[in-house]
Order: sequence, then C-alpha cells, then structure tokens
Amino acid sequence: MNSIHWIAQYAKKYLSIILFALVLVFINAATIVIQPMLSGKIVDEVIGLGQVNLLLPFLLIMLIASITRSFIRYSYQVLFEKIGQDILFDLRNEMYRKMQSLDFDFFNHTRVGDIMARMTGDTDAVRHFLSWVSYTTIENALWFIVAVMVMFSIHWQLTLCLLLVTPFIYFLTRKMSKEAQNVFFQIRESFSRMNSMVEENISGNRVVRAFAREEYEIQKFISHNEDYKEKNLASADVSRKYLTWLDLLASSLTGITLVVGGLFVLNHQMTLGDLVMFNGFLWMLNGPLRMSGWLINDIERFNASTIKIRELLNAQSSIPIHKETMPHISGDVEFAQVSFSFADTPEVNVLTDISFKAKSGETIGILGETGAGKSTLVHLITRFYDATQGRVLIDGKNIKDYPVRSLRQYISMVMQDVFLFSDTIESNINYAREDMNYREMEEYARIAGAHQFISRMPEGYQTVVGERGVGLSGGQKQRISLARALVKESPILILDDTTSAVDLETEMKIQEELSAMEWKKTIFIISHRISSVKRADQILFLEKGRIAESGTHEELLAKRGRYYQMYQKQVGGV
Ligand SMILES: Nc1ncnc2c1ncn2[C@@H]1O[C@H](COP(=O)(O)OP(=O)(O)OP(=O)(O)O)[C@@H](O)[C@H]1O
Repeated sequence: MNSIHWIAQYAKKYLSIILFALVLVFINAATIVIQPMLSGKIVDEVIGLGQVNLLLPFLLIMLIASITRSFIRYSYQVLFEKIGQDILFDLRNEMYRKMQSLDFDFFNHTRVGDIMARMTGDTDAVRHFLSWVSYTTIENALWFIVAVMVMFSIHWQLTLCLLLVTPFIYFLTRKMSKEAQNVFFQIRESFSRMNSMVEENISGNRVVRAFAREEYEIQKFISHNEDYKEKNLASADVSRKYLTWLDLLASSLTGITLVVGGLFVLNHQMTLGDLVMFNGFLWMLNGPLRMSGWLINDIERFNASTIKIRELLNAQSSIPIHKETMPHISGDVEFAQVSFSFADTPEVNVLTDISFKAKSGETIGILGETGAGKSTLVHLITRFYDATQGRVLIDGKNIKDYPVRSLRQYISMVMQDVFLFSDTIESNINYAREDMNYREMEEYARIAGAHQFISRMPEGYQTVVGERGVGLSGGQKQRISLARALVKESPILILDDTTSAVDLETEMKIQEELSAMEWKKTIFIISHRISSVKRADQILFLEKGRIAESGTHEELLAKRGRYYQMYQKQVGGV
C-alpha cells in the first residue's frame, strides 16, 4: 500500500468535508480563466473595435470574479487545514494507543528519540501534506489542465508548441522524485539519530556532569548535527539541480508564446487579443511547472515519514493485548520447568529449568548474584516476556491463557528501576486507583515507610516531584513506588530490590507491616540482602539462571552451600 492509499483510510471519515473542499478547488480552477479571457476581450473589442462601453462591465466582472475566487480559496484553505488537523488528531491517538499495546521487546529495541521523532516530526510532515500539499497539487494540476483546454480552444497550434515541453517535465519530475525519495529517507533517519542522542543526553545529564563529559557530548552532538546538515544540503542539491531545469522550461513557455505566437499574429493566423489572452494563461502553465519541484520534495518527505509511522503502527507485540477481563485470582504461582532466552540472543538461556510452587499467602525470596536472572524470572509472572520453554501457571492455569492486561491488574510490582511521574506524590501513589480516598492512601504510604517523610514536606502529598522523581532520595523514591504498588491490593506482589536503598531498620519495619496487612497475597521479594528474604516461606537461590538451592532460611543454612556462604559474608549486616 502506498502512502496515499494509507492516508486515504484515515481521510474516509471526513469524506463529505473533503468532497466539499474539492468542489471549491474545482470552482476556483474553473473561474480562474475569467481574468485572462476578459483581458483578451478588452484588447480585441474595447481597444481594437472601440467598444468603450464594454470596458466598465468587463472590469466589474473581473473584480467580482477575483474577490469571489479569493473567498473560495480562503474557504478551502481553512477546510484543508481542519481536515489535516482532524486526521492528525486521529493518527496521533492511534499511534499512542499502539505504543501502549507494545511489549518490552519493542521498547528494548526502539530508541525513545526515534519514537518521539515519529510522534512529532513525522506526524507534522503528514499534516503539511494534508493541509497544504494535497490541495496545492490538485490546484496546480487543475490550473494546468484548464489552461491547456482553454488555450487549445483559442489557438491549438500554439498550444501544441507549448506542450512540446511536457515530455521533458515528465522526465525531470520522475527523476527528481526518485532522488528526493532516497535523500528524504536519509534526512529522516539522521533526524531520528540526532533526536535520540539529545534525548539520551537529557535523561543522562547527571552522568554526563558526574563524569565531566560535557565536551565529549558536545562533540558527539556536533557530529550528529553535521550529518543532519549534510543530508539537508544533499536534499537542497537535488532541489536546486531539478528546480533550475524546471524553471528554465517554465520560462521557455513565455519565449515560445512570444516568438511563435508573434509569428502567428504577423501572419494573421491569430489576433493580438488572442495572443494577450494566451499570454494571460501562461502563468497557469508555468506556475504548476515551477511548483512541481517543491511539491515533489514535500511529497517525498511525506512518504519517508509515513514509512516510519506505518512501521510503528504495524509493530507487533509478541504478547498480544486482549481487552477482556478475567475473574479474580487467589495468587498461587507455579513455574514448571521454565526456560527463557531473549529474542535477540536465543542461544543464551537466561533462565534454565526453573520449577517451584508458591501458594497464595506465601512469601518467596529470590536471591542470587547480579545477572543471575532474578528480575527476568519475575518478569515472566507479569508476562513482560513469555517463557520460551515450560509453563508459568497462576491458580493452576497457564498464564498464556489469561488476557494479559487483566492479569497485570492482579499483580503489583515495584520495579528495580524506580520510575515516578512528574506529578504530585498523591497522583504517583494513586496511579492504579484514582478512586482511592486520602486516608487509605496515607495508610499505604505509612506501611511503605513513606508517610513520615512525605508529611514533613511543606506541601505533603501535593508535592510535585521532578521528572523520574528528581528531588527525592533513592530510598524515598523506592518507598513511594512501594506505596503505589500496595494501593492496588493485588493477590500477587513483586518487590524487585525494593528496599535496597532503605536502611535495615526501616526495611524490617516495612516487612512487618507488609505481613500484617489484611489481604491475602503471594509476595516475591528479590534482593541481594539475606536480611530481606530470611523470613520468606521459601528462598530460591539463583545461579546463572538456574535454581542452585531452595528452601527456608534455616534449611539453606543447614545445607552450608551458596546461601550459607553469602550469609557468612553478610553476617555483619544481618
Ligand atoms: N533485554 C535484554 N536483552 C538481552 N539480555 C538481557 C536483557 N535483560 C537482561 N538481560 C540479561 O539477562 C541476564 C539476567 O538479567 P536480570 O536482570 O534478570 O538479572 P538479575 O539477577 O535481576 O540482576 P541484578 O541483581 O543485577 O538486577 C543478564 O545476563 C542480563 O544481561
């Protein structure tokens, strides 16, 4: 499907307004002939034949026609702008909706800057096409056709002489279109790379400052900027090359008209009035000719952008989102010989042969060295990824058979990489439940060990946190994100290194509060600290993606294996 077909799908909804706007374009193109025709008549009838009484009506008609045309043109310009904005509104919504349906795999492979470029620059190229390029192209094509038809009726021999340039125009525009296509695609890619670089620099500004790498970053930006500039210059080169020829062809029409038309007049095969009329129509031929180069540029920019937008809209999630809901679950979790590898490294098993059972109400501790696969394991419970082998079961049913969005409503997760929205603390905590009342929210914040420090803030829960939670300490962010998870009151609660930045005493208090909470839940606690998991009903010790040891704290100590060694190392801190 080409870009025009694709955008036509979105335009269907606005068919009646588009048709109305097109009718106006047609009327405008048809009335445009009035002015040059009357100019010819003034020469032949008023000046030539001395019928001075016709001058005033002719001038009046010209004036009225010109005002009407301006009004019609203004009207369809407004309509096309509205159509463009309406379609863009729908398109942006669809893109955003699509983004919400895409899984981790997509975001692992797509840079934020690239997505932003699609949502902004690319959609703007589409708007420009709909709001301006579309009607300008039709307008120019109609002017050209109408001019040829009328000129043909005035003097077909001279018209044919002028049309000799059309094969050259066809050849040039096709060639330009091909070259521009490639260049605009490169511009688009370069813009995306520059955008991604800037986005990364802003997100990582603290790292840049901490390592004093500002100069390095500036140089990196300059090279991206240079590349973008070069690509744009290449596009300007293409334009210049072809626009010069198109301009020359357009100018040649005037020459042909004057020389050949003059000869016809001298040979009495054409009246002077007809030649003036003919000359009046010339701009309707050379205008579109000159414009064609610019329109090709805009059309190719539109093409390049639609390719990127369609890529996003066609992206498929390996875990499809279904809208249906599922009944409440009690929270039994079972891994049955589960293995997992990431899609881009299928030969590397990140998890191998994982089997365990967690009953509703139990707490499972997951321990292991960094990179052992702890986060990946819990990501299989939330279906951020699906197991490549074996089955993950919740309440005895394979989680692949649950509608994923609904399933996630029953799972609360505090992620290792805490993310807070740049909003009030209250909105962050109530993220999953807007209906939560203030008292309940405070209670959850208290359980998460956050209430105290929040109440000490001048604006309390109404304090607006900066992007990603800037303005809060690591431990504070962790506790707010724990409160956010608790608010969901889910039957499965996953805490991925949630209290790593919290002191031991606070951590212990949080754990006590958690187990005292009323609703029944299965808790998964990932940690590097034995103190965080020692009270768990079952502890899984992961090593290189396998369960090396499992059991309760006492059982594992008695085994005197890997857990015991870790305990020995940490014993000072327990
Ligand atoms: N998106 C990904 N694509 C490919 N490999 C990945 C991806 N995410 C993680 N890995 C790899 O999977 C392995 C397990 O990662 P995981 O984050 O589960 O470890 P972890 O035990 O939670 O580590 P940590 O304690 O440091 O958080 C690591 O070797 C990591 O490099």
